[in-house]
Amino acid sequence: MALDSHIEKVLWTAGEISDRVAELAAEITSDLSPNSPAPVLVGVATGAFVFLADLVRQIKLPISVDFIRADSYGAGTESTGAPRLSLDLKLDVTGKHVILVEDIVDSGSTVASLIGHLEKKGASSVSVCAFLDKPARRKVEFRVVGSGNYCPDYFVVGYGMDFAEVYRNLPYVGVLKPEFYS
Ligand SMILES: O=P(O)(O)OC[C@H]1O[C@H](OP(=O)(O)OP(=O)(O)O)[C@H](O)[C@@H]1O
Ligand code: HPA
Ligand SMILES: [Mg+2]
Repeated sequence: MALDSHIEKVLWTAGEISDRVAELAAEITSDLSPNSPAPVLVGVATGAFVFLADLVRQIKLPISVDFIRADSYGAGTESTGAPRLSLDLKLDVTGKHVILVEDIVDSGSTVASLIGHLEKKGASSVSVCAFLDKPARRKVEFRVVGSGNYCPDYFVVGYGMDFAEVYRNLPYVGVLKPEFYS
């Protein structure tokens, strides 16, 4: 059965996503000073891989890219509340400005724990650029800076986001038909 037929509704089309990503990249570019050291954009694997790839190609100043991985959803739709760091940075971020790139901030536990981790590693500052922000589910108080879009209280898939490791390759963000959330 074709992947599209699993989707109940589309919340952001590929076109809407690409317009918003261009705006976010322009904001990041204008916030950076051309004379300061290149910031490190750290994508939170796996979910951020598509957004990170789109975002970095629209930033018009020197930057570095790295990945970190924290998992807390497994095959379900609820956070365990205790993200497990399973891949650390390759780059040394001591004294660097880090921009943590997330597909979605939901309970807030992933970014909260990663900000602490990056600060301990010596980053001079850490900001967060998330494509989606779902404040209805927030458990760890955290204000998303540079947030792409307000996400209503659905478990969404596509544009890097999965349910049980499937649907990341959808070029849009949507909600599954109920029979596929099991
Ligand atoms: O705000 P939170 O409640 O912490 O949720 C957000 C995090 O959850 C997802 O990752 P997940 O742990 O599912 O791993 P994945 O990126 O490999 O899908 C998503 O990619 C974010 O990193
Ligand atoms: O709504 C979501 N979809 C996919 N992954 C997620 N991780 C946290 N929230 C979500
Ligand atoms: Mg996930």
